[in-house]
Amino acid sequence: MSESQKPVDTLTVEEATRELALLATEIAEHDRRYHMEDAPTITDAEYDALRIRNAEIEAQFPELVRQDSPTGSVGAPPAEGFAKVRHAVPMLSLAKAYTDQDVVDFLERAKRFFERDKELDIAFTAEPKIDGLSASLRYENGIFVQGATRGDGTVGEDITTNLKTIADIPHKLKGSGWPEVIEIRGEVYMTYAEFQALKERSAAMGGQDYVNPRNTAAGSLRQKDASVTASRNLKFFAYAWGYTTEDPAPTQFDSVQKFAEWGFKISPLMVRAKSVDDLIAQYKLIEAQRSLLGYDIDGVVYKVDQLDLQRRWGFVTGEPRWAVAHKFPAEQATTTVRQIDIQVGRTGTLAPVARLDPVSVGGVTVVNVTLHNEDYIAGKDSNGLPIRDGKDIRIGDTVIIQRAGDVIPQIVDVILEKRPADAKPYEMRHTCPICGSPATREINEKTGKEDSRRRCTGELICPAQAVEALRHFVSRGAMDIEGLGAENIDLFFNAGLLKTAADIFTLRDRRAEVQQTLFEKREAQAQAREAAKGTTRKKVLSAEERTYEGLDKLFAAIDARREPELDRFIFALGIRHIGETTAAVLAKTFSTVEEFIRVGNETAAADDPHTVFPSINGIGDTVIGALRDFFGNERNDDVLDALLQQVSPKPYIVSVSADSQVAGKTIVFTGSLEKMSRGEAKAMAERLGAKVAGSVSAKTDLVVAGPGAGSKLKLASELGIEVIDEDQWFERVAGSS
Ligand SMILES: NC(=O)c1ccc[n+]([C@@H]2O[C@H](COP(=O)([O-])OP(=O)(O)OC[C@H]3O[C@@H](n4cnc5c(N)ncnc54)[C@H](O)[C@@H]3O)[C@@H](O)[C@H]2O)c1
Ligand SMILES: [Zn+2]
Repeated sequence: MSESQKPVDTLTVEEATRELALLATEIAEHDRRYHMEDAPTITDAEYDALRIRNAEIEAQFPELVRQDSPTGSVGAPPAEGFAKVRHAVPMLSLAKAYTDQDVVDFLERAKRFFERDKELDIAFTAEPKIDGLSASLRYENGIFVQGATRGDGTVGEDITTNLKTIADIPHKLKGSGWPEVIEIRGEVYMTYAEFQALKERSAAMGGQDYVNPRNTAAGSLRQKDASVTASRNLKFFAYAWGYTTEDPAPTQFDSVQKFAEWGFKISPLMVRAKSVDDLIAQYKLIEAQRSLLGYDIDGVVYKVDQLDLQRRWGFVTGEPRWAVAHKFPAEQATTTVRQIDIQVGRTGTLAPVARLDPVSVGGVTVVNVTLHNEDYIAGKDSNGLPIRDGKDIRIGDTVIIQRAGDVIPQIVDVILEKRPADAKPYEMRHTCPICGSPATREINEKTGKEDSRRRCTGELICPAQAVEALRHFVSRGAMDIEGLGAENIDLFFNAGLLKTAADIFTLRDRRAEVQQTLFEKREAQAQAREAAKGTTRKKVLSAEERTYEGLDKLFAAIDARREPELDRFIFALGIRHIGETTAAVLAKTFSTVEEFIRVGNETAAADDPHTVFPSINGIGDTVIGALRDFFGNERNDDVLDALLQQVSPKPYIVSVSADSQVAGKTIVFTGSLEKMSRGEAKAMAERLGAKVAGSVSAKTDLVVAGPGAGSKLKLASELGIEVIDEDQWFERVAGSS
């Protein structure tokens, strides 16, 4: 890459001469790698920047333009090993537009050129610029006789046999009315799906890695062995033509429509437009669809529609004057990994993040990129086996970042040639950077595999997880504290009023602070409302007005939960893998909180937890492992102790009333219940001796349906099962619960 990035107008003649020489060599080298080896070593944006720099210096110093100037050169000469094909009409490159202003300029140029034709209303086509490689297909009397690459624009490579393996390329033209001889031109490309499949096939066989669909398409097409090409499932869009004995139609647009009649695929996104606004609107539309197309495009090409106007306007070296490629912002850029930080998610997952030298990608400045987990960073799993898309990323590495569409930025490649000599493999820490608790990789019970991500085991004490843990604690299925929703939890947490769940029960003792916090929030909201209306709020509330009426209600709601049901309490602790159902099973098994804690602690201390933990239907190693982690962490014990100073969970007493109306029945709850939570409904039914099922079947006795009940309700009526609503449910069980 050229080091000197002095503004062009400050270059001395010597500097300009030297830089032009360097750029000529450099660009030729990249052309060779890209066009002949299908293996570029820099991104397209970097390559384009070299060409732009070259053009700028040439414009400033026209007398220094070299004999071998890259300006106006196209591609690279045909590679050895292919027969050469001389194009009857050269295959050119396209002028580029990077900004809307460049498009305005293009239309201005057209207007100026055709100035004398006052009446002329010039139309243009706008069509996606497919990112593949161009090919020229010669048809004589409707039969495909020869196909070639662009090469250096004048002489290309004969790849007829390879092109014949592409399903989108007809061996014989369909329909009628085609010229006696015509060279159809278009783009050979590879879809993402095919690219991904090829990568996977290759990885499974320990084969090479493929970097991007464009270079893979090029490599697949320029094979000595056509059966390799055939296996790659390449595609082709027709959008232009070279030599022809007769124009397909008077316009670009209609000509391309003809190609479709003759059996070619054409882009469905091509339109005709007249104004800059309409062209740019189409550009935006195509850009918005970019990530959904399933193949790469890198811009939108505008072409003068009428062929007679194209001919009048003509060419400059290497490019038609009547067309321009409006490029999308580059989706790839090169930068350096400066640091790897660990972020702790709300659920305790440790997520490594690479801190980058800021770089603009896809129109956005990127400074961070997620590295997912330690296996991804190492490029292999803990058994040393290579993993899909793993990279071996090290601090100091030069990497290629990609940001396509709405997709979050990712590292697509590490440039090993640029790795610092002292770069060491990254070592993942085994403790939480926030709270210092051990961070472990769990074994997934179903797959038997180790989780790729580490998780902080300090559930209750980890500040990174605290807000989430608190929100969970007060949520409906858990402690269900009215008036203390997620919003207030966040508020109190940020104000330092809450650290752990136990603090909720001492809020009453800090009444003044709670009140002040709520007051400040209300005040801020009121001001925001005023600001939105354009007025300012001057009046400060008096002390009486500051009294937060809801406060007593809130404290009462909290106090009302000082004796929670044991299953709710266990669930509220937010222990991993312990959902409402499992919490109920544990509560039923251990009956009291003391017993639950005793068994939990012993399970954590035992060498083999199975010697301590009873065998319970529905509770496997995942839950036992989670309990061990939880009770094995001393700080969780502290939090639990503090909590039990405040609350006394009720012993879980299984008293099934066998004489209730629903005893022995199988019940399904469906729709949204308004008077009780799902967990409550289930617990109530079970207390009354009923069984609760998740889906309706012939065995179902009763369906309790709330509003919005769908397929289950339908099925129940088909099966003739009794359906009642929530009110009827309460009537029916009244007196028995
Ligand atoms: N990374 C590298 O080292 C490196 C090296 C050389 C070239 N390149 C890249 O290759 C490209 C340079 O090639 P170029 O000068 O031919 O420019 P170009 O590829 O940007 O534009 C011309 C080409 O666009 C294609 N095209 C796609 N859809 C089209 C349509 N609807 N109508 C007309 N043409 C369409 C044709 O193949 C045509 O040859 C640039 O994108 C450049 O970044 C990269
Ligand atoms: Zn932690």
